[in-house]
Amino acid sequence: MSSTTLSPYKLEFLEAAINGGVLKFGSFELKSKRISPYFFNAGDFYRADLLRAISTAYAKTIIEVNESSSPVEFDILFGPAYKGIPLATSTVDKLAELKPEKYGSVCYSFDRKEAKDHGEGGNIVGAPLKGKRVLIVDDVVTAGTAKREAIGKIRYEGGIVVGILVALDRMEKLPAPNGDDPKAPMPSAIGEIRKEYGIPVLSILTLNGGAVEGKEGADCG
Ligand SMILES: O=P(O)(O)OC[C@H]1O[C@H](OP(=O)(O)OP(=O)(O)O)[C@H](O)[C@@H]1O
Ligand SMILES: O=C(O)c1cc(=O)[nH]c(=O)[nH]1
Repeated sequence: MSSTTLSPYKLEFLEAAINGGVLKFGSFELKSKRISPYFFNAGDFYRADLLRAISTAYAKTIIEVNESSSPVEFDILFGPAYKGIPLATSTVDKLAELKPEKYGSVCYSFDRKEAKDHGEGGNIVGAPLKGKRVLIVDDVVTAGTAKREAIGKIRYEGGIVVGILVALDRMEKLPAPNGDDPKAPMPSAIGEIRKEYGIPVLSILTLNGGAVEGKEGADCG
């Protein structure tokens, strides 16, 4: 990825991810069991300035897409538990700040990993999804399991999934059926979601490797 071609807000987001230790380089085991030379831990956007950098980048990406010839109009941003939750909620706030006339009344919603059996109950927190256009906001796609689960939950509640926005497109391929041969001609994980559900899958950044130094997590205070 060449940083010289990035728009300023994407560059700021990339710098925050690297300087905040969110994007790390080394050897990491992914959910798919694949070993990756980098890892994007959205849980590390825990400091105010870092959270603001990512919510701004999501919000500006959404605004850009919705001013293009292929808009993705939505009523609710949905953040899959757990790491998607602060991403969706902070992005709704940022959208309302940047474009109050268009986004002042968009809503957020997220799921519980385990249904609650007392109080208000259920496994969705936030705006009711029934009949609403829902854009999923999350960190990355590896094999696509988390996004498929989120789509299932949203549809079960009667919501209409109109798209997915991730922070980083890792450009992952689906795991090969007989062990993980990186040279096996497997289809793209994001491409399969696009095809299967007929929805756009967008990203702030596309990362296909690169020699960038990572850092440890951010200091608070
Ligand atoms: O495309 P996949 O194969 O699903 O892998 C990627 C997802 O896995 C992780 O979330 P996880 O489901 O572990 O939940 P978390 O937010 O609680 O970490 C990660 O945050 C991604 O969203
Ligand atoms: O595949 C994963 O588990 C994964 C990859 C990544 O970059 N970030 C993350 O939180 N999970």
